[in-house]
Amino acid sequence: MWMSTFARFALPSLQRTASVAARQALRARRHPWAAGPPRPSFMGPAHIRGQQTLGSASIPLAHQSVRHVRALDEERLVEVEWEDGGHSLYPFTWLRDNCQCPHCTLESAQARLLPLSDLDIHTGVDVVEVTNDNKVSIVWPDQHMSVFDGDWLKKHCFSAAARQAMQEELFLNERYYWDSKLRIPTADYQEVLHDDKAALAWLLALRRVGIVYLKGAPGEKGQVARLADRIGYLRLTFYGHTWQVQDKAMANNVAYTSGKLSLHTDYPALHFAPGVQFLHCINQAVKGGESEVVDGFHMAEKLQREDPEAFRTLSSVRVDFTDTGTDYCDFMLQSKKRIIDVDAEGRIVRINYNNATRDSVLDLPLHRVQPFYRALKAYVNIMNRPENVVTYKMEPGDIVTFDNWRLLHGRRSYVSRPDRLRHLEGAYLDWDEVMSRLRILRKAVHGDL
Ligand SMILES: C[N+](C)(C)CCCC(=O)O
Ligand SMILES: O=C(O)CCC(=O)C(=O)O
Ligand SMILES: [Fe+2]
Ligand SMILES: [Zn+2]
Repeated sequence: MWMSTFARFALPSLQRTASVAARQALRARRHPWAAGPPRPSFMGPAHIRGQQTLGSASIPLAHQSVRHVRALDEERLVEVEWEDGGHSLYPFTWLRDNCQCPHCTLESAQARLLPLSDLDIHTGVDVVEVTNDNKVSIVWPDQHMSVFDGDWLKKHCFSAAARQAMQEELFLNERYYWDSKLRIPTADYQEVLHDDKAALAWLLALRRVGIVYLKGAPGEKGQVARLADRIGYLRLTFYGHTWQVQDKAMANNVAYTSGKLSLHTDYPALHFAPGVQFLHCINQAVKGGESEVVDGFHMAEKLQREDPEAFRTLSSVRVDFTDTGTDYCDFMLQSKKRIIDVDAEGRIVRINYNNATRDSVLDLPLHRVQPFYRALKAYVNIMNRPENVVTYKMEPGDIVTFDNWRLLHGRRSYVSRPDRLRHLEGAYLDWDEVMSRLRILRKAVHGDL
């Protein structure tokens, strides 16, 4: 049942082969899985909006033969003409740098041997020709020979469209933005552990939607660690390899009380905050303890539209965060983070915000203090609107997995009863490890993508 759910979060195969123009037309409409009749394994009505700004879906897989090849000596480019009449251009320097021969590449590691000191960045080309097995061979002026596979060249084409497609294939940066109407993608815990297709669908949805719910886990500790093993390894922090969210005496963190947790990302006190979070419900409170989540990227985009001044402030001011205590060992953390972190192109890449660990140290000149509070309030007001928040109550055996760089999560206060202690076990992972597993699974399930 859940597999069909995930098919909607994994890119539809038609997008993989569609032309750029067709893909743009597709994106202009709503994603096919965001509309239509209710699907059982989602919660709430269907409505998910895709971010319109990101690039194409994937590299066209169609095999293409090399029809003709020539060296453009003036421009120092090799031009490949493909069977369908299309052309690709490759700089001499790049081709020499990426020679695949055993002298230049350690095949067993897929790593470059050729040192930059041996690379002549002004090299010419003596001979370039197509071999009969769809390869391009080049003889360099020093008589070194390189042979490049046609499919490999096609993938490495320098056109804007091909580069964008390659970046999307490698990093899956396309995101589907959502609000309260999201039906959280849901999968079976055991299937994710034992079936590669299920695991791939899980990680694809985690990447694109930012949250996936797993059901059917045993009601005892150790499950978040098993899930982390499925990927690679978990991220150790001062709160331990895994950590127990319970109402504790002398709590070293507000999470370890029965109080309300307003929407936050975990661990902004670390400069490199954990990318992914797992929370496994072992015991739930009878009263209270519901979970809330919002799409922090989507909310930041809304802020940018509604209040550009506030967005500018939150994406430029570096805020101090602090965390002091003892757990795995003693700690005294300080960090400075932008609450809305954007990259050089202005794209939102991370949200860093936990009001509990925001420092009383506010490193701003007096006249910038009030504007900062105004901006933060504007962002928090947007994320707290009922139309933006998804609420659910975890039951024993449920695991929520989410993008801690993107989502903000919270918890309603609960009534603590000594005979039925609310207990969640949590763990962190990082995106590099999750993406590594995702690429491996994609290769195993779909072949060389
Ligand atoms: C849940 N816990 C205690 C491991 C971390 C809470 C997040 C934070 O303090 O930023
Ligand atoms: O108790 C919960 O439901 C969430 C706990 C939480 O957000 C945390 O431990 O950081
Ligand atoms: Fe948290
Ligand atoms: Zn070589």
